Amino acid sequence: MPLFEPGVAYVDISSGQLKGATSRYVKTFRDLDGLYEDSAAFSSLVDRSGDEVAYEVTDYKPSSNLGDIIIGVTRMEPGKIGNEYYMTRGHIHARPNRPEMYYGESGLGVMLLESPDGQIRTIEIKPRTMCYVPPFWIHRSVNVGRQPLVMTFSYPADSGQDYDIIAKAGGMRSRIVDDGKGGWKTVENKGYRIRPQALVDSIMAKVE
Ligand SMILES: O=P(O)(O)OC[C@H]1O[C@](O)(CO)[C@@H](O)[C@@H]1O
Ligand SMILES: [Fe+2]
Repeated sequence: MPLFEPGVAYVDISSGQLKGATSRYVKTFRDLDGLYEDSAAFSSLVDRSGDEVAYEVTDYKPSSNLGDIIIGVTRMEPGKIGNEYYMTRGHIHARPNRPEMYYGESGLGVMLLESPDGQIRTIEIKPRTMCYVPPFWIHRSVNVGRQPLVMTFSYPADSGQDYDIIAKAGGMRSRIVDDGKGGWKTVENKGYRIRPQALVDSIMAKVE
């Protein structure tokens, strides 16, 4: 096995970027079609600012080898579509038994987690909060604050991302919305379809 060189990168909180990243991707509002309940509010946002960046991921990926890790930074704009806070697409890892760690750098976020059988958990993430996303949980980050949400993350390099699991269920089971007092609350996603038990069993059996 050849030796890799140690790596270094810098978390620039004001830009919300990892300086020294090896890869970067952005999602514009236009890319997030179908995520939000209020489709009229979504369309009017896309008409006004569809090409603006909703969130950005910069990361350092030494390899995609088993046993290696990816480290990076996510930055998400603050705001709402209707009464629903801005969020990432969300995914389960393609190798679903891979976990993840998120660390709050600035702003106020919520990690919304859903198990394949439809249990929901939420973890509020403030600066210096370290959040453990266990294996097999679908996860999405939500910016519930008034400032950009910046989080550092790390996860196994061979995890991969599966976005279909959310799309096929009609979204995640809960939505994170304004509680009317400047905070947040979870509400039921009316379009959600619970996964058949056979599908849940097949996901839970994927251990490699
Ligand atoms: O993949 P999504 O749902 O667009 O969200 C991005 C986040 O998830 C990750 O892919 C990690 O699993 C990070 O790159 C980033 O924090
Ligand atoms: Fe992930």
